[in-house]
Amino acid sequence: AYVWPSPHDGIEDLLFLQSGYIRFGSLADQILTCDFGAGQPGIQKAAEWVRTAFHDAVTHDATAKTGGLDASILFELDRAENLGAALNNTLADISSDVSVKSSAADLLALSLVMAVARCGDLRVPLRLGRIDATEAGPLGVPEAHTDLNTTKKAFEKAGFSEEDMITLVACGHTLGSVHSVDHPEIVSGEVSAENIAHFDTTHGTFDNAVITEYLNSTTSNPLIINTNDTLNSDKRVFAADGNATMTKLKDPAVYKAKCEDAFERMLDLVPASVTLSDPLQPADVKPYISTHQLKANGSIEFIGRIRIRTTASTGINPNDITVALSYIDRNGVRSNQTIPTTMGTFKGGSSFGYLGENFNWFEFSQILPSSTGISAFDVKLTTKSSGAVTTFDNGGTGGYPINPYILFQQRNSCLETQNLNGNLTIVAAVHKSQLQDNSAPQLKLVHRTPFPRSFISKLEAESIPLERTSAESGEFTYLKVTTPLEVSSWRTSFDVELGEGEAAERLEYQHTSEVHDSCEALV
Ligand code: HEM
Repeated sequence: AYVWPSPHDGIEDLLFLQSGYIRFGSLADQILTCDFGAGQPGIQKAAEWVRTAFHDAVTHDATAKTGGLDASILFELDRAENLGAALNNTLADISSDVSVKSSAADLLALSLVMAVARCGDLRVPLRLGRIDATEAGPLGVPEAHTDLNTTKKAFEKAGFSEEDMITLVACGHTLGSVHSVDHPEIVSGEVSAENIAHFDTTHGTFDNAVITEYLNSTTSNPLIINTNDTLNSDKRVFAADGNATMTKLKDPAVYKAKCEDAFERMLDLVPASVTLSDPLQPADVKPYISTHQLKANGSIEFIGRIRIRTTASTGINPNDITVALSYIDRNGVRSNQTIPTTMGTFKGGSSFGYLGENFNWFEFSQILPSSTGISAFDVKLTTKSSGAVTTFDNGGTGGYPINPYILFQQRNSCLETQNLNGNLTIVAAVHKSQLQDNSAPQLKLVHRTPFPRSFISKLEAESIPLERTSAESGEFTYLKVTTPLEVSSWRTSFDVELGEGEAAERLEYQHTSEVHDSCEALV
């Protein structure tokens, strides 16, 4: 069962909250339609995403259990086998979503899942937990001129049979095109961004026209009809087993199912060091805490939203429920008060995304006494018409946890964005019980440094001591640090840590996007 917070929360948001009231739609917007190319001639984003995942994954070594979908493509862009804008374009599309929680490799998997869902309603299970490579992997992506035997060996090395090879190529080459700017030897006519050759007559749909047109000899697939047979890789691959596989794929339902299966296995090619999660499912209840800080008057301000899954199959009617938080304070005592919520109503108050999932938002803004605070809460969902109450306790973990000892003081923190080397100031309110002499409070700030000639950033955490200030409020002391922050890291995350290792007290994964450009004075 889902437990919050999960390392996969960010990717779950990108997949399931594509539109509506609260949305994480920037990635999904790139493929609003299957043939969308953001106005760039000859570009089809959905096709680029599918091709990129293939080029990254296929250099997996199934015997040695190395390589695979690990975003090593980032270091392999100058190779002839990775010719074309598609690969770097895809990296640009995912770049702003790469974080310490969401690896570029997981985002490449996500982008294929989203692309084939948009283009052909395919359902490819999305497992997560991939780790990004830090250097290039081996060569080995087949090219148009690669002979059949070498091509088969490349797929075999990655763990694919001859039938898998034919299936994968037939599932990939239903979208997109060959570009004359990259392959003037394949696409006839002038070399221009607009001059491209599609694999089938329906490049904007994930369907098996690529198969039927091949089998009935009406194909204009540039990798089949080239006058230079050396460049006819699809012709060689499709005919490798005497058309047995292609004939099977003639049935659209078989094609879809086989493509889903082949893509799933392709995305799951990972090195031995990676353990993939179970396929991602939408969470039924998911909190989003936006503020947990001390106000100037010394009380705690606790603001956020609870997302409730209201897809028809849940049987939950958002207009027939109330949602409240039952909470435990810092001393482990359950409060006899609950925190009420109100359903968001802007844009109907709902969000939706992949698999037709629907969600509604229940918002709260509560003032709590700082002497007791909050350390965890359950979500109580009451059905108005029946009076039935369901309690969600975060998968039996004792509730949704809130660190009661370290508060991120958004109002006292700031990022000076007036000049390019502005300072970041982070203030945390720390409960005095946690401030022993050896607690060595640290800000663990993630720097985002773009890799050379790439859109993707290297993420490196810097530990910066947090200084105790003389400012106090009740049982809390304010800690503060001011540090220069380069512009590439303005949108980043940080942790506040007291003490070392297992015993450390941590406030994790806070965001600089929550602060203003001027700091409110301490108390
Ligand atoms: C024998 C193996 C393969 C060869 C030789 C091959 C070759 C090519 C070539 C030459 C292009 C044109 C690139 C350009 O001009 O931008 C291309 C595009 C493409 N390939 Fe493949 N490919 C192979 C397998 C695959 C597989 C297995 C997939 C997916 C699973 C795939 C997905 C795509 C897609 C979606 C495009 C279109 C990209 C776009 O429109 O930007 N290919 N391929």
